[in-house]
Amino acid sequence: MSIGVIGAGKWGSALAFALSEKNNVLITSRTPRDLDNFVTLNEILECEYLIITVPAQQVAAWLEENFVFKNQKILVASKGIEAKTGRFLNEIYEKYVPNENIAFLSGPSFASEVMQSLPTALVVNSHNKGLAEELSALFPSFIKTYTSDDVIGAEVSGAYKNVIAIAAGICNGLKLGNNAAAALISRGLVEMQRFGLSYGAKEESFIGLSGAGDLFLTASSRMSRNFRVGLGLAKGQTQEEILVALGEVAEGIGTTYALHDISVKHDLYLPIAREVYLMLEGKNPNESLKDLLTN
Ligand SMILES: NC(=O)C1=CN([C@@H]2O[C@H](COP(=O)(O)OP(=O)(O)OC[C@H]3O[C@@H](n4cnc5c(N)ncnc54)[C@H](OP(=O)(O)O)[C@@H]3O)[C@@H](O)[C@H]2O)C=CC1
Ligand SMILES: O=C(CO)COP(=O)(O)O
Repeated sequence: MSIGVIGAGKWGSALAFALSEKNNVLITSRTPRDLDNFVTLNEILECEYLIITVPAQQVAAWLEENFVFKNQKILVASKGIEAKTGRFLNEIYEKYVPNENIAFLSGPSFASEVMQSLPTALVVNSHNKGLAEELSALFPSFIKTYTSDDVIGAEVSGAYKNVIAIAAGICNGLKLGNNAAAALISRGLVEMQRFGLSYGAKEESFIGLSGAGDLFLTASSRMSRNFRVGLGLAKGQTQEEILVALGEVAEGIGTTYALHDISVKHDLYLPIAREVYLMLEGKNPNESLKDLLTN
């Protein structure tokens, strides 16, 4: 069984490590790495299974320039909504991969904990039930897998929780307390569920691993890059300063811009996403959190 992982950043490396317990795993990335199983993209494209971790804001260009469909079975492990167009990942991929060959990974999963083989639970989401089951069987024993056909619910959850995590990081950085954080996170869950339902997502995805599970993880820990973006904003740092210090992807930023455009276009009420957008554009975080948390 050959699995090819695309993207040797934090998540691609952790998934390659985890999947190698039961399978032969190869990996490739834009920037070459000195790893025994590192191969060229052409070799990866010959694998039966592909795990793709290219970030949401870059993946459309990456697919256009690099991807060749050879009937591979694909698991998309990135989380985010494209800022330029407001497209979900499944909409970006549909031009390149038929529905029956693609699945989307969701659930609470810090790469660094997967790298230590700590117990983790994930959901494989696909319109093709057989594919979801086949892909979930590839995971090692320390990762408990579930399957679902709610692709849009998984996508909205995985993308939106990063935006709420930025807000939670700001709340923490401003030392507004545990009550405020719980209020923000639970209102965030309601907001992302309302948004998802308007796209046809299933309610159950938001109270399960993909929604509440990933939101609670990301919005309550400094291990989250998006939470740390919030800490930086609370300190008055600019987006550029925060991203340089982070040195890794924080999908919540692009997703916030996507949600802002979608909410304007479709006249949607997304209060937390709106305040995160305004803070990224320079609004004082104290003012934003006051507007969100007080009468
Ligand atoms: N880290 C985590 O705990 C989790 C991350 N995710 C999601 O996985 C995705 C990747 O995150 P993560 O690996 O952590 O991020 P990192 O910042 O660690 O790595 C980014 C990865 O994206 C690649 N990349 C960046 N820009 C391009 C581009 N223009 N073309 C091709 N490849 C590019 C990088 O390649 P290179 O380094 O070779 O240049 C690298 O492999 C994100 O959507 C994230 O939300 C999901 C669950 C958990
Ligand atoms: O998606 C994640 C955990 O499930 C990772 O979150 P961050 O990108 O905020 O670190």
